[in-house]
Amino acid sequence: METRQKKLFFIYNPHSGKAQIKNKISEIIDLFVKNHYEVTVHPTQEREDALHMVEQKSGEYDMIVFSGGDGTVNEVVSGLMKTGRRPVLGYIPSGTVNDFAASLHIPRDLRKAAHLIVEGMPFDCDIGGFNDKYFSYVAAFGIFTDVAYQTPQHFKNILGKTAYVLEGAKQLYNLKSYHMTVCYQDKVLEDDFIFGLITNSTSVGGFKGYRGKGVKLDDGEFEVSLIKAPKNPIEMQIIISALLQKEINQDFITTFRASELKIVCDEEVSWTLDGEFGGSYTEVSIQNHCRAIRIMTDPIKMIESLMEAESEEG
Ligand SMILES: Nc1ncnc2c1ncn2[C@@H]1O[C@H](COP(=O)(O)OP(=O)(O)OP(=O)(O)O)[C@@H](O)[C@H]1O
Repeated sequence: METRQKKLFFIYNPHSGKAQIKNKISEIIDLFVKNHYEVTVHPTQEREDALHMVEQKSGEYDMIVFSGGDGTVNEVVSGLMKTGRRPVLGYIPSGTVNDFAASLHIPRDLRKAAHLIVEGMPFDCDIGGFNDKYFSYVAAFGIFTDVAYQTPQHFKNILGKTAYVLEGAKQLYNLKSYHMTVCYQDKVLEDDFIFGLITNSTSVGGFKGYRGKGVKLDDGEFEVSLIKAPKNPIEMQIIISALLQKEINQDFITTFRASELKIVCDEEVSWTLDGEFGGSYTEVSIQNHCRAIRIMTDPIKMIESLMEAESEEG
């Protein structure tokens, strides 16, 4: 009996990163065909093309392989989240940042990443819902996030870099803060914050001594860090030192885990989602869609990082 050939949709951003993917397309398609896939290829034509293509076409395919940077990841994941049928994903990172790939141990080498798609194992990954949008690994507001989506930075050191930005801003009379009410579980926090980070990523810097530092990508929870507004230069210095040493100072830095949270502010706050501008809002509802997508990863590396996370949690 003849078995149906599996259908693979390959979508890539030809401009992402240094556009190296263009030189490897033929080799990558050949690999998929040799592994018995019928391949349809689509180079993205404009912003949000990946989002709409995935939303419209995902029902027709057994696998969606995509290549690009974190912006393309966000579009593919957002398109997929809007559909009922979600085929397994394969990712070939070709952007300048690729934090999502780092969290999932997907190699930066294009050829190795393509091999992982046909030889790896699917992993069920959490996805963040943010009002009517989605994020794959980070939503952030406040000081530094404006810089983050203008200049590619590795989020791994985001808290350390925030410290340097604060150091630079120390002399400024007015450090922008937001008066916010943050609701999660049965708790309500009301305070002035200068920075907030909601992550689903092992690639974002954690704090030493933060119980449950080990981050899992499929536990249905986000890691939330909020930095309060300093009232004077001494408080500013305490925050900078805490960030540089990655030690939590409970008076100024709040960290917790949550599967859902709501943040209300008396003015519009600009957010970044996966390192790109995500819009400005007075109210945001954020929820964790546990294990919402399946993506091909390296099973051994995923088990190693799970064990590491569990031993850190002790
Ligand atoms: N043909 C195209 N023309 C213009 N913009 C495009 C095109 N295809 C994709 N884009 C947009 O380019 C943006 C950036 O893409 P992507 O994240 O893939 O690459 P990058 O910016 O090089 O990588 P990184 O986000 O890791 O820095 C995305 O928002 C995407 O929608």
